[in-house]
Amino acid sequence: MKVVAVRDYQEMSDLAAKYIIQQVKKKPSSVLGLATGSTPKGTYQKLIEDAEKNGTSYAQVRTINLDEYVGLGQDHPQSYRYFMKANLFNHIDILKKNTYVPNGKAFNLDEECQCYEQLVRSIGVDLQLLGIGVNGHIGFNEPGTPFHSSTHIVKLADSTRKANSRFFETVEEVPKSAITMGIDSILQSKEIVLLASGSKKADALQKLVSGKTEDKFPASALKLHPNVTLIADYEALAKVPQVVGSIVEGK
Ligand SMILES: N[C@@H]1[C@@H](O)[C@H](O)[C@@H](COP(=O)(O)O)O[C@@H]1O
Repeated sequence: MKVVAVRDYQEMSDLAAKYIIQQVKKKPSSVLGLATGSTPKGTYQKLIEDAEKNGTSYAQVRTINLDEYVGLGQDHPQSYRYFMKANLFNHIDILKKNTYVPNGKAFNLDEECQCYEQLVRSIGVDLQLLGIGVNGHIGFNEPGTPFHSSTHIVKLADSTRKANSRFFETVEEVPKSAITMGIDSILQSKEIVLLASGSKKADALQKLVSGKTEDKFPASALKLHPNVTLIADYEALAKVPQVVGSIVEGK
């Protein structure tokens, strides 16, 4: 795993956007794997600014998102489909029909998982953007999820519901389950860019860099992939001294 240390959230967002823009310029019909949460918001903002300023086009791009809450439809402000529309899709020239997010309101959730997995495998993600949960989850793959997992329904950990309750009125409103691409689904991507910012991610990055590769810590599966770049700021890397010592500056 290549580690790129940057000063702060802004630099992380700038650099992640550069990776994506470069990918789209190199291959206009790229398939981008996208994530939600606070971490990639700044990256999406940079993509919007770049599209406005430099005319980068997403007309041929397809996107596939990692996950969605079970029970939240696309008009629910906390659904991930809504998030993607509000933070990216509505502001660039991507065609809505080329954007995929699991349907959290599917009548048959098992069928939805199977179809989504088929989509992931047939579409072939070129570049996957990822965030990391405080407990090391990627997508919504909670600790204990097998590395060979494909798209599935997951019961959310209490810590995840608590962490995500900042977006809801109360923790009770946070859905109890979600559909997520599995760890193996994520590892199918040709390239992965993992983002982390802020001191609350410091323990997770310490475990990622220095800990074992085991399903107790889902993000450790990324060490099995040949092309992963971690872009993290100093606060997030505070407990990874050996990496901070060999910093590759983002700018
Ligand atoms: N399902 C998402 C993850 O994809 C995300 O990486 C994580 C971290 O969120 P944040 O970026 O807000 O810290 O939270 C959620 O649970």
